[in-house]
Amino acid sequence: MYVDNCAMQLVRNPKHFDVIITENMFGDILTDQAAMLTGSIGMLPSASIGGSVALYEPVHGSAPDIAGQKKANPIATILSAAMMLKYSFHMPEAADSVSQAVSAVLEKGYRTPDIMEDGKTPVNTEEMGELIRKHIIGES
Ligand SMILES: NC(=O)C1=CN([C@@H]2O[C@H](COP(=O)(O)OP(=O)(O)OC[C@H]3O[C@@H](n4cnc5c(N)ncnc54)[C@H](O)[C@@H]3O)[C@@H](O)[C@H]2O)C=CC1
Ligand SMILES: CC(C)CC(=O)C(=O)O
Repeated sequence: MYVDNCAMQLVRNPKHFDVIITENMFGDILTDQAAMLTGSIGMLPSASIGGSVALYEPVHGSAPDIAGQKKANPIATILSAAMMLKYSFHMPEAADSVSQAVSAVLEKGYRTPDIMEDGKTPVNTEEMGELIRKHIIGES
């Protein structure tokens, strides 16, 4: 499939896709587009795995437009660490506890600005991280 058609089909019928194999530049563009289909690029972890070395990072960049405003969603970074625990350190239970903490905090209605909806509780970057940390260590 050509990338222009892929960009259109991603919006028209995202469930048509499971794995997309592509080269670097088109993949970079399509992942940002796909991120918004899920709600926010601040929610998406990533892993680059191959050979003996793996790299785990959020899909997003340094978000300079919101630097210092405590608006950045830390969940993509936290879930990247969960992937590292699972795939590099072979600690699936630790990985699950991180992922479950993220789900639990979201289920309780806490939201950073990028995923805020009516009726939910707004929190900043630090507060979201702290809520997740407390859930992991059983303090909430
Ligand atoms: N994986 C990587 O290493 C990446 C690095 N970059 C680098 O980051 C810098 C900024 O690039 P941009 O094009 O601005 O992309 P970016 O991903 O940093 O930001 C794009 C948009 O998404 C928002 N955003 C990003 N992360 C967010 C988060 N955690 N919570 C809420 N909103 C978030 C930003 O506020 C901005 O509006 C550049 O130096 C670029 O090269 C960009 C993308 C990926
Ligand atoms: C320098 C950029 C191409 C980085 C980027 O957008 C990415 O890694 O997703």
